[in-house]
Amino acid sequence: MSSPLPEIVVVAGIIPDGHDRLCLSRRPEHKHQGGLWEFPGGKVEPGEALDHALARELHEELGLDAVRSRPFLTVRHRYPDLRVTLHFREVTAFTGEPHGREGQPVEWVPRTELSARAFPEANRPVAVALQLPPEWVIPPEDLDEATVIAGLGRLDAARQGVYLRGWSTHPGVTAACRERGLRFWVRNDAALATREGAFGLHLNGPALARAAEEGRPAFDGLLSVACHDATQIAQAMAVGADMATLSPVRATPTHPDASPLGWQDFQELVAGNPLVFYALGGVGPEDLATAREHGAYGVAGIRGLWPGV
Ligand SMILES: Nc1nc2c([nH]c(=O)n2[C@@H]2O[C@H](COP(=O)(O)OP(=O)(O)OP(=O)(O)O)[C@@H](O)[C@H]2O)c(=O)[nH]1
Repeated sequence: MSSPLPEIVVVAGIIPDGHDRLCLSRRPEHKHQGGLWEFPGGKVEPGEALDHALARELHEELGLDAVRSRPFLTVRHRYPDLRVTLHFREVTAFTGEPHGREGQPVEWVPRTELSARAFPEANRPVAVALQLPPEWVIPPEDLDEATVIAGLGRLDAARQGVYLRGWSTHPGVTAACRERGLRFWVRNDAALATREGAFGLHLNGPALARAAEEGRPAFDGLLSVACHDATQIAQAMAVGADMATLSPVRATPTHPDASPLGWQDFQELVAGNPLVFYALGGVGPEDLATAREHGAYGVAGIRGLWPGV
């Protein structure tokens, strides 16, 4: 019988410079995943807190002192020779100018150029998350079109994306998203999403089940799916989804019959799946830190996120 794969826990820093660039370093050729670009970091020592481990690694490798960091995304990945749990943390305050103290190349890379760099396979969900807003706003469907368009005008395009749901088929609403530079997702219809220049296509439960039978819809942007349980998460992986909503975290008036997951079950369901998850159902921007602690990248919702409801 073969011996079990070695398992390591790693912490890595997403370090922005305030000019939309991130700090990357290149792994030495002789190391695991050698020659590829990485977010600087290294192994967590037994019993060590993640923020402490990150500060220690960044000091050792880059001469950079991380003053504050917060959870960004956790990824579990199985390489042929190694199992790794990677805790990516966003460094929100630091001192010092990073340089390769171990001789490794270190660069500030514009976010828009990240896709041109080769990263280890485990980093795929991070590459997706870095394109995504932390808040995913769903306009209410009981408003008139003019009110929805006015509400879209109050969103912050850097922080908020829009899932148009029932508004997907309203050209005035999609045009307003484009004019305001908002990343928007269209419901179920790949051809419509392509025509409208949507950032993403979102499949609801029945459309996800269909895609699981028929294959990934023909759409070049991000594929998002709605999940409520482990079966749908497995379907999401099978269709090659990039992101997923998982709901309901809490009880909501929109779906009064659904029983809430709570943060504990949410965390257990998302753990180990290489998808970017949004917590949906009774949550708002004030829950973002809790959502990240439980494995979500962002928060999604109607009432908790729409401006002016
Ligand atoms: N730091 C970092 N490691 C990553 C990333 N992506 C990824 O798959 N890894 C993997 O996580 C592991 C990091 O461990 P490491 O060996 O660099 O840790 P370390 O700095 O303590 O190295 P050492 O103690 O072996 O010198 C490697 O297997 C590496 O391939 C990433 O973005 N950043």
